Amino acid sequence: MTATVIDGKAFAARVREKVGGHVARLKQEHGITPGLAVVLVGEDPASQVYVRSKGKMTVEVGMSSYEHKLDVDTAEADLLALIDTLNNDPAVHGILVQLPLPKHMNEDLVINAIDPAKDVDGFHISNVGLLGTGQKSMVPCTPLGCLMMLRDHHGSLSGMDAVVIGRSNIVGKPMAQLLLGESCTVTIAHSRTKDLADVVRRADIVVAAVGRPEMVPGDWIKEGATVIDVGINRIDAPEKGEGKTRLVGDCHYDSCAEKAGAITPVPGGVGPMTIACLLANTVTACSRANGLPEPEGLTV
Ligand SMILES: NC(=O)C1=CN([C@@H]2O[C@H](COP(=O)(O)OP(=O)(O)OC[C@H]3O[C@@H](n4cnc5c(N)ncnc54)[C@H](OP(=O)(O)O)[C@@H]3O)[C@@H](O)[C@H]2O)C=CC1
Ligand SMILES: Nc1nc(=O)c2c([nH]1)NC[C@@H]1CN(c3ccc(C(=O)N[C@@H](CCC(=O)O)C(=O)O)cc3)C=[N+]21
Repeated sequence: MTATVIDGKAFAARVREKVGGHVARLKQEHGITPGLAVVLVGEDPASQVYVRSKGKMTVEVGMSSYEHKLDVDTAEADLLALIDTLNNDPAVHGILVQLPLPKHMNEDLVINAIDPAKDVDGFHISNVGLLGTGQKSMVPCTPLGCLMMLRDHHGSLSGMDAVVIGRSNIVGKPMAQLLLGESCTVTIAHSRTKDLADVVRRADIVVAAVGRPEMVPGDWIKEGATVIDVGINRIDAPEKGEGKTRLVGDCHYDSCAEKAGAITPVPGGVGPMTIACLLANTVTACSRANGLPEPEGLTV
């Protein structure tokens, strides 16, 4: 079987179009402009690129973008003070603190300082608890994007065997919660999993979120399974010239595409959907904050 390629880039463009429509309505009918604040501590080049593209897309859909770049040596107390200011700023409906933070900061403390209603990443413990108990919450952007693509491709996921490789708080665990909510039979695999190949071979849906370039070979994929590759790994690409690099996922694309029924590419798969879902969450947060009906089709 040759897999259908799930075009995350095109899907994300459609999500952003929907978001833009809701933003226009909020402005015209209610005089409200949704605002997203992104906080970056330090100067990691990859994070800077990511923050810039988020800012650009935020403005493109008609929202206000507030970027806060703090020095890598910033004291934790100063970051907490900024979060407090953003929590109390009525023009800001969403707050994202780019992770990872420098070593001298306590990530849990910082994330839990964000007003849960403005926590568009869905990482605050109260949002994690709401998601885990099936209550309305802010859903983490990357798993939300993955679920949107899965639902679009399959319709119902009920009864499917899903394997999530990776158990991080930002991707693996919330992804597993969402799939459980869709009535999949969910297995979460991680670095201590025995016989990962056998575990993955059972899966109708494989979500790989590991951070190891091309670690999942096609040989592990059940014929016709759907492969969602969350991994974003930059590797050397001497074939493109000296010092050049390229992005690859956690799955070996060519061999997995031969076995899978559907697959997301890297780049152009989950990544663009993550940013689109961040914008979607910001509109959702803005609507909720103003007691307005939630935009349809932008959350689960
Ligand atoms: N597309 C997007 O929008 C996003 C992409 N990413 C990408 O997704 C990937 C994962 O990110 P993140 O969840 O933050 O990463 P983490 O490093 O936080 O988690 C990685 C997980 O993979 C598991 N793991 C490590 N090695 C193995 C192995 N050999 N076999 C099985 N499991 C293993 C770890 O297990 P253990 O817990 O036992 O250590 C851990 O649970 C990265 O490539 C990242 O860049 C991340 C966020 C958004
Ligand atoms: N608080 C927080 N929330 C996050 O959601 C968060 C974070 N911190 N820290 C870093 C990771 C990583 N992440 C990506 C999102 C989109 C792309 C993306 O759009 N990638 C493009 C390629 C971009 C390129 O070419 O470099 C693609 O896959 O097509 C990548 C990575 C969000 N993260």
